Amino acid sequence: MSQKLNAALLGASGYTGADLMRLGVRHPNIDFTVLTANTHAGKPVEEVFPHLGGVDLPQLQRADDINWSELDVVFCGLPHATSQQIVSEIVKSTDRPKIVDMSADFRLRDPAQYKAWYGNDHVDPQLQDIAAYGLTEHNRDAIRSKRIIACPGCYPTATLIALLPLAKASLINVEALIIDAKSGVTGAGRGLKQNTLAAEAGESLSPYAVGAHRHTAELEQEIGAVSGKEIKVNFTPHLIPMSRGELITAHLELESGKSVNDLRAVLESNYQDEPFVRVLSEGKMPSTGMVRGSNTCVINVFEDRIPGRAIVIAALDNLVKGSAGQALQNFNVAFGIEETTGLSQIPMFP
Ligand SMILES: NC(=O)C1=CN([C@@H]2O[C@H](COP(=O)(O)OP(=O)(O)OC[C@H]3O[C@@H](n4cnc5c(N)ncnc54)[C@H](OP(=O)(O)O)[C@@H]3O)[C@@H](O)[C@H]2O)C=CC1
Ligand SMILES: CC(=O)N[C@@H](CCC(=O)OP(=O)(O)O)C(=O)O
Repeated sequence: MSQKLNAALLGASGYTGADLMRLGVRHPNIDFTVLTANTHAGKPVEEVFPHLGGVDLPQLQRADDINWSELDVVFCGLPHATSQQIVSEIVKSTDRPKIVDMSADFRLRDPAQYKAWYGNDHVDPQLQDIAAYGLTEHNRDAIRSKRIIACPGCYPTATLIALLPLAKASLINVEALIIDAKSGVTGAGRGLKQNTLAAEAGESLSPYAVGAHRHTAELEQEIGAVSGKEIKVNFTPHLIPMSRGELITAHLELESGKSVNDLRAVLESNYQDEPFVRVLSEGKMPSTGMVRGSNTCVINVFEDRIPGRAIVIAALDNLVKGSAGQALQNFNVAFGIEETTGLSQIPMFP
């Protein structure tokens, strides 16, 4: 495709919005004509994000008077609950733009599950029928055909890339999954929160939402779907004093007669042609430092000393593969654009 598509980015003054502009502004098929914000509406982007100074972008505006039918794509980096209201309005007003949503509003297919985990009734549960779960490597057909693409949460992106092939191949006991996860503070968004202040998050590693994190529902939905079982996952996230990056450690029980070599073989064969998933060679440790600023997810599989068990570790950048990068990857798939377009950055080091 050579033409530019008319794009809006809602929530452009947030962290995912910032990275979507950083990556999208050099994408040959994206023209950002509308950028929205809430408290920052009316400001030039440069005033909110000095690192985007000198880049040709429209001023931040409220989402009030947008002609949705002039747009080809709407990227959405809004808080959950806010996102569903505006997406419902867009879908009712026109059948034109595709919507690539980074919030949690269209990830859970069952409205009762949505209410149970997020606390509010979904304003338009019918929209689930036109939404695809946007884990790119595992759902391209739906991403191509559906109107709304619900990008997965950052933790589920890493966890599902690592575990879905193993669950599909019946190599692991999906009823005994233990996931330990760690994220940099940008995962919590740009709004002021006490626990992400440098004085409180710095020099401290803290678990949160223990036994109750919302991403548990996505993991149970997606791993349950490929294994045909209703499962319960043990998932514990931690906040780490760094800006971006995320790492998950999955403690696994092998199915009888299966080995770590079987796990490695399945991960390698699943991902050998994937541009953004790297299964590392034996013994190499995944780390957030290996993927910083890139759309890559790195994985490796390790023996556990305990017979019949294995450990799988995956790392990604929460603002790229965990949100804005995956959103762009999904946009490419949805519009039939070469999937790596705009996403070929090498990770930053150090
Ligand atoms: N951060 C991450 O690593 C990830 C985030 N996500 C999800 O992506 C979405 C965006 O996250 P993130 O960028 O971190 O969030 P931020 O808090 O950094 O940004 C939120 C954006 O939404 C705008 N906004 C907030 N409230 C309203 C409202 N009531 N009406 C209109 N606009 C509003 C803000 O505007 P203003 O600044 O002007 O107030 C800002 O532009 C969230 O749903 C988040 O859960 C998903 C994966 C990873
Ligand atoms: C460190 C931190 O707070 N991370 C966020 C996850 C970011 C994300 O993926 O958020 P959504 O599912 O809300 O889109 C959290 O745990 O809620």
